[in-house]
Amino acid sequence: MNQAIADNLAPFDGELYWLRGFYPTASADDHFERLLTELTWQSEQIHLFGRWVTVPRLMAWYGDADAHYRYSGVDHAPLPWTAHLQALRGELETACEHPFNSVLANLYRDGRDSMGLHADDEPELGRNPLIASLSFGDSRLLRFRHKRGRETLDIDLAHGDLLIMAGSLQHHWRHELPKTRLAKQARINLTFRRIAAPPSPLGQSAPN
Ligand SMILES: O=C(O)CCC(=O)C(=O)O
Ligand SMILES: [Fe+2]
Repeated sequence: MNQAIADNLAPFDGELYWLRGFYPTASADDHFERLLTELTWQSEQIHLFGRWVTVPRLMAWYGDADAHYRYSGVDHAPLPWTAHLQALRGELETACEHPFNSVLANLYRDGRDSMGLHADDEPELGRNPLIASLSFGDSRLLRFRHKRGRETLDIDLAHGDLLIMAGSLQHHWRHELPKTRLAKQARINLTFRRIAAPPSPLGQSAPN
C-alpha cells in the first residue's frame, strides 16, 4: 500500500485510508449505471440463529474461478469477471499496489437496506487483508466500532469514494452500514479482496 496517497484515519489498531472522489462525478455516474445494469444482482438467504433470513440488500460475487468465499455458513462460487469489473480491478491494483482476485458487490436499494456489524476476518482472507472498497450512488454512513473499547469512527461514503482497509484493522474493529430514516437513493459498494486458494477437500496438500 502506497502510504503517500492518504492519511491513516484509524486512531490505532489498523489502517484506514479514505480517498474521496477517487472517481470524479462523471466517471462515477458511468460506473454506477453500468454496475446497476450489468451485474447479476441476487437476493441472498443466510442461516442466522437457526432460521433462514433474507439479507437486506442485493449481492453479487465475482472473481477468479478458484476464489470461493464462505460467509454466514454459505459457500459462494464466483461469477466470472465482467470486462468492466476487470478494468476497475486493474485501476485499484495500481492505486493500492496490491493484487485482488475477487470482488463482493452490494446494492443498497434505499435507506432500509443495510449491513450488520462484522469484521472481514474470514480465514481465507489471510492475516492482515487489504480490502479496497468503492462506493457509487447515494452516500451512506459506514460506522467502525472497536471490538474491545468504546471508540467509534463514522465515515460518510459518497459517490466515487475509495476506502482502503488494511493492516490489523479487521482484528480490532468491526464495521456496519446502519439502516437510516433519511431518504436515500440506491448505493452500490464493491469490495475488492484477495482470497487464498481453498485447501484440498481432505485438508491435505496435493501428493507430489
Ligand atoms: O457497503 C459498504 O460500504 C460496506 C461493505 C462491507 O463491509 C463488506 O462488503 O464487507
Ligand atoms: Fe465488510
